[in-house]
Amino acid sequence: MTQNQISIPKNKLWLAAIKPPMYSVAIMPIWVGSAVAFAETKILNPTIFSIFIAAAILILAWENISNDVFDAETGIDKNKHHSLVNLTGNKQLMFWVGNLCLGSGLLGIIAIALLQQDPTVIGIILLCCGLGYMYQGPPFRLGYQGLGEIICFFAFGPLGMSAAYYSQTQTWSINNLAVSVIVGIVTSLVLFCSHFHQVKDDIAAGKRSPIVRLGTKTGAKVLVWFTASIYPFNLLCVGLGIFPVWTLLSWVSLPFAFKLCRHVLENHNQPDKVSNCKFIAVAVHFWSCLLLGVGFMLG
Ligand SMILES: C/C(=C\COP(=O)(O)OP(=O)(O)O)CCC[C@H](C)CCC[C@H](C)CCCC(C)C
Ligand SMILES: O=C(O)C1=CC(=O)c2ccccc2C1=O
Repeated sequence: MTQNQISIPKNKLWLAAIKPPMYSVAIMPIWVGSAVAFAETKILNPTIFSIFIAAAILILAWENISNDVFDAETGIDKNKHHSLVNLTGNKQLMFWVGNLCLGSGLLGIIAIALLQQDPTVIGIILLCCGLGYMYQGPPFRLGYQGLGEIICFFAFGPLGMSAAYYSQTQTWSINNLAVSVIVGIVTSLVLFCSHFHQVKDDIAAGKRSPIVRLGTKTGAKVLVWFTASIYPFNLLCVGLGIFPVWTLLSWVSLPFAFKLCRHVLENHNQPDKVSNCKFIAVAVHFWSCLLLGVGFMLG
């Protein structure tokens, strides 16, 4: 056991390993996609909505558990005391717990397909899971090439939200795709922020994350541009009549966006200080997506 592990209580390490706040990332595409469907059809199936939320949480749990399993194989997590594999010392067990989560999540998706008598949602979610596997699993490990944010954008944006919209309406919507650009960007921002404090470990393990590629200073500037982009895009869509005016409620997340950008611009090259920026990004994601959905519900 290292010095660091002795100083951090086990329960804190377990909380950091399970990362409860991160699960809002799974919930929001379903919430916003279903809200857009409600805005357009005035119908919301609460059973399908609830099953989809539970399934998305289970699928994201698989993604995170298997991330620790696959990262244990490359050695990139050797200093990550809150890795589930390091905490339990049992990689095989974690592999199967992850698969159990995936299986249970997919059962939920199958239940939705049976309720709809239509397999489309299964196809889209299998595609998302395939992308999730390619992000971290052998032989692909696309996250190690810096492609995680692109995968994240499509899985939680256009694909995840189309699946949510389709699960309510059994059809597609261009407006929903426009909204998915915002959800996709804010979700990718969370992943982008998670790399700032890990540059040293990532380089040592051969992972070329976007922050390793760009450097922390340019990375901080890129973060500001992408964070800032969602607000004028929202305004533009309201101006064009694509989004209801109530979706401007999403601008309430602006103070978190300012906090995130200021914090990263000031601390981008100080791992200890910047390490919490991922959770500020989760707050931006949570409030912007929650209120976007509320805006569609009211609109
Ligand atoms: C596990 C993820 C990020 C952590 O990556 P990293 O190795 O850098 O982290 P640590 O430093 O903590 O080890 C998440 C990655 C997300 C991935 C790009 C896309 C996942 C797709 C999901 C499976 C799709 C779920 C869709 C939902 C709507 C049902
Ligand atoms: O642990 C993490 O860093 C992340 C976990 C996770 O599930 C997720 C999902 C979507 C975007 C980013 C992230 C993470 O950064």
